[in-house]
Amino acid sequence: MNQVAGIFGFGTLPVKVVNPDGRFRVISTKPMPGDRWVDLLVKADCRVEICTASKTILSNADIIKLIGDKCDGVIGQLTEDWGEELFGALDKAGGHAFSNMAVGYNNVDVPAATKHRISVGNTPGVLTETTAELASALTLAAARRVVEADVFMRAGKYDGWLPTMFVGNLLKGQTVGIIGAGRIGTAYARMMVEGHKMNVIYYDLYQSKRLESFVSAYGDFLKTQGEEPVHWRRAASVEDVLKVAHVVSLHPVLDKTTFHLMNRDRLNLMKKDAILINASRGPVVDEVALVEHLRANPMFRAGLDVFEDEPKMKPGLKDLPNVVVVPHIASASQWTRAGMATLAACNVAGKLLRYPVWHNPNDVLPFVDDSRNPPPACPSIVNAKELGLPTLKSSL
Ligand SMILES: NC(=O)c1ccc[n+]([C@@H]2O[C@H](COP(=O)([O-])OP(=O)(O)OC[C@H]3O[C@@H](n4cnc5c(N)ncnc54)[C@H](O)[C@@H]3O)[C@@H](O)[C@H]2O)c1
Ligand SMILES: O=C(O)[C@H](O)CO
Repeated sequence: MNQVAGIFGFGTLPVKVVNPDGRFRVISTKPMPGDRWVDLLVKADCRVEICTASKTILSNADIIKLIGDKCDGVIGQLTEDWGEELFGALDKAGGHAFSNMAVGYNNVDVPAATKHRISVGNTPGVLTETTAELASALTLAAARRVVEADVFMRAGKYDGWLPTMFVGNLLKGQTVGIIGAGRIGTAYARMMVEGHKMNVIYYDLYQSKRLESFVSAYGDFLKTQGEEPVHWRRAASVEDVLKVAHVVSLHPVLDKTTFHLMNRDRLNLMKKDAILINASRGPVVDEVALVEHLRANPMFRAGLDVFEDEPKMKPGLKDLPNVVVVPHIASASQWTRAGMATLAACNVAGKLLRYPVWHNPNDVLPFVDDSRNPPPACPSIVNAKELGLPTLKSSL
């Protein structure tokens, strides 16, 4: 890591400063994995200030203190509330670049940022497979009751094999339902199709030709092996998916159209022994309704990475044996988290250096390839059009 100047305190918040003489002052509200993101900011002539406070979630008051009187850009986290108050403070401090270290940006009021002429970056692509893998892990854990069985073993209760012990669901040949077949939904569906020969039914506002052609091609391949082919169907409604799927995995963005997308009525449409997976955002599921449903249907199972009132769980959830819960770790692989930090840094540094915006946020690998310099572009700016930012046309 480049020239660390030391640890300073802003009020009560400790801050590590790197490259103190840098021209642009950039704050990261959290330490992030890897060194590359800091090196890239230093190379862009930034003084980097990393808040090292031990409290997990910073308040707006904390962040305003960090921004201070002069700040050019901020890398923030999904736990923070980036709205008028924070963008107003950043604007007042002369800042015009912000990036979430996440692909989801439901914690960001993008129109407020645009009003203050501040760019909003996010980090798509590097977490697609990692997040889909965790959704797959939750699916297998729920289907085969892995956590219940682990707890049973550790409690010293295993006194011999029984034909009826921890009987769960076979995935092979069953149907997986995807709500939100974007990058992650499609990657997860492919894992279920290829790994477990599941059929796919999906609901999305848009057609996923990539998913459809993959399942068709894989079905054709299975036929050449003398095996039963797999099939896909694009559903006309969420309800259509819920009625037929044995596993339903949620991967949409969180917005007005997906808030409580899974409610009591829709849960009741699902098969009694179905599995519901959520690695998108907590409020996509009405968690109180889910607790009631899990309680009333002991054969129904769920796997949750995200929660409606994160970091809290709704009352009763933690006591239910038919749910697997993990603390929002779906993107938590070393490579992915370091890649997210790099993309966030490039979003901020690129804006400060007046670089154009990358042409394809689904293809960001050139930015995270350690063996070469990243392209002179901001990898993904969600309000680029509104701010009239130019696009780098070629992929270099
Ligand atoms: N748990 C985690 O750690 C984790 C990690 C990464 C992403 N996520 C969440 O996953 C989301 C999806 O990420 P992505 O990279 O696949 O994004 P994406 O934009 O590629 O996919 C989102 C999909 O949701 C669809 N969609 C939007 N509104 C819908 C609706 N009303 N009904 C059905 N589908 C709808 C979109 O058309 C799109 O295809 C992110 O926004 C984020 O909130 C969570
Ligand atoms: O949206 C995201 O990127 C996740 O929730 C954290 O990786």
